[in-house]
Amino acid sequence: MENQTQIICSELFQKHRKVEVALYPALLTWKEIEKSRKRSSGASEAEQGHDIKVCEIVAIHKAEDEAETQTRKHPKRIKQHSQQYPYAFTVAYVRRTQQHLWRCSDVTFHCADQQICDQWIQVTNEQLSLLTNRPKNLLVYINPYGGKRRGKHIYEQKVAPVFRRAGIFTDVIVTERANHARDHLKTEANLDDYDGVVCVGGDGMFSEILHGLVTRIQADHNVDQNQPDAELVPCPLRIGIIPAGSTDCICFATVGTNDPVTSALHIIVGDSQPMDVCSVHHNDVFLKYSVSLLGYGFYGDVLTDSERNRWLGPARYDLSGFKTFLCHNHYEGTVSFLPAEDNVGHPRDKLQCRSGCRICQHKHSSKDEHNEVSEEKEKPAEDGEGDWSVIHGKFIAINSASMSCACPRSPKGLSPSAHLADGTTDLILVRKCSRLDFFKHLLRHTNNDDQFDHWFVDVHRVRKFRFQPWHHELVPLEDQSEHPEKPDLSPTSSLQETCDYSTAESSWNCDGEILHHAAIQVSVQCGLIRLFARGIEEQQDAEGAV
Ligand SMILES: CCCCCCCCCCCCC/C=C/[C@@H](O)[C@H](COP(=O)(O)O)NC(=O)CCCCC
Ligand SMILES: Nc1ncnc2c1ncn2[C@@H]1O[C@H](COP(=O)(O)OP(=O)(O)O)[C@@H](O)[C@H]1O
Ligand SMILES: [Ca+2]
Repeated sequence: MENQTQIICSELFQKHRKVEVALYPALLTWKEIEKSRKRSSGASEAEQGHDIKVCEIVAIHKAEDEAETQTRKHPKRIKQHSQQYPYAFTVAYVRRTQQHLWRCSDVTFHCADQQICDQWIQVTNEQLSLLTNRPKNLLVYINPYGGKRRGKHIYEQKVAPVFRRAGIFTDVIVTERANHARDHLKTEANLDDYDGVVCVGGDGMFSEILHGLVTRIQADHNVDQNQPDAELVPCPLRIGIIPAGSTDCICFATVGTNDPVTSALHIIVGDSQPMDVCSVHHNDVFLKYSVSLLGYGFYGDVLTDSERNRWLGPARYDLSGFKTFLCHNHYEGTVSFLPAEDNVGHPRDKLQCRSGCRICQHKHSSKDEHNEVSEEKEKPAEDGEGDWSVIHGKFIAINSASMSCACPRSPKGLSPSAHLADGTTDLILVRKCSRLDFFKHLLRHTNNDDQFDHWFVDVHRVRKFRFQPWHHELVPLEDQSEHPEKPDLSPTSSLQETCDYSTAESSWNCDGEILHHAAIQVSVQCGLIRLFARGIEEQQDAEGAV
């Protein structure tokens, strides 16, 4: 056995085959000794061996019970073997399966010498302890009420055992009411005790954690959230999402799948993904933060209606989506926006944000330089507001997607090329059109066709925007016949008899929470928070090639 500066190499046994196992500073490898001899006589690449990055090792431990279990299964043959090689250690590591799913796999190595076994465990643990980005202490909030109400079960059955294996300490709080997690983070939690916060729930629950953490950090640094232009202080704690909600779009768009074990593994290996946060104000009063969808009109109406049918679980969105589609409302108002610079691309450039995205990285490395430029550009011109564009119109939907908003309902999302941390949001304006046209637009969210390629859809990459609904006198629907001079009252619907909306305004769907003001100002804060995620990885083939 060699042991020079953390490189160790031994001949061990794995499933009764002799293997050469080596640990380099960043890699654990093993290959069958017979196979490697065969290789010189033409064995395939796949037979050559296994490589695991040390940063994707979950844990290493003595495999005390393994020999016993094997002996019970194959008494004769194994008994002989385990007497010869009684010492064993198991390495738990991340194994990629299909569609961005990760699993925790085990490989057990046997040896004849206890010292060798102990040394492998010690040296591997030393390497793992150098990975300082891994969390050791986590504060976990479980919403027992989200999605199919399986949050607690999912955490206890699928996540807690993997955390335990990785030696992570957790404090777990099962929420007892809406905003319990937010309030606890804002005022009570001792954040210094933790390396991260874990949210077990959907996008609405994530929104609670986001608000609790960001508000707490601003309060600790005396930053006034009511100032729309305040430079917010980034959040030092990362957030992990264990999907247990109805849409789980934030998890899907940052990991590529909604799977609790995959998310738990991204937390364990200490992934870090910065994420843009939109701050939303009304008349210079802070309302909410948003990281995924801010949707007025269609998605606001779907959300409002769906809250009445929460008992249906995730299916409530399908029912409300269908009803809202039939209503075919549109809303009048003025959208003003500050376009992003050209170097962050365009919503239709088909450059999708993926793990290690160059556009997001460039944004972070050039953040200071960029801020100087943008402040310059943003100075209001003498005659008004410089670079702002203004659009007045009648809209079926106004959507701001700060990330792709991919989810199982729409695997490429509302804005497939939106970036997680580029400091911009994609503003999608869907103008009044026929029901059939709107259906075609919606349908394109579920296939490969371009949902922006319609005469009634405009999309802009922006850093800030405002919306002002068109103000007019409200007239009850039954009185409309008495006001022929105002035939165009919003919401306008050719199926008005099937709808009971009686206000002229819609609401904003803010990451699955309803906002109570229609007139809003939105500003993107570049990479304000970090998740335990790495963005969606490029698909790899069986041999690991991209
Ligand atoms: C003809 C078929 C048309 C299908 C069109 C589907 C388009 C779906 C786009 C969905 C974008 C979702 C953006 C994410 C929103 C979530 O924040 C929010 C709350 O999630 P959660 O707390 O986990 O429940 N979900 C929604 O607002 C649901 C929108 C569903 C629209 C049908
Ligand atoms: N214990 C609780 N009881 C009731 N509501 C809760 C509780 N904990 C959190 N909530 C609220 O439940 C709402 C939905 O949560 P979420 O986890 O996003 O599920 P879903 O994806 O099904 O909407 C959020 O608004 C959150 O504030
Ligand atoms: Ca963005």
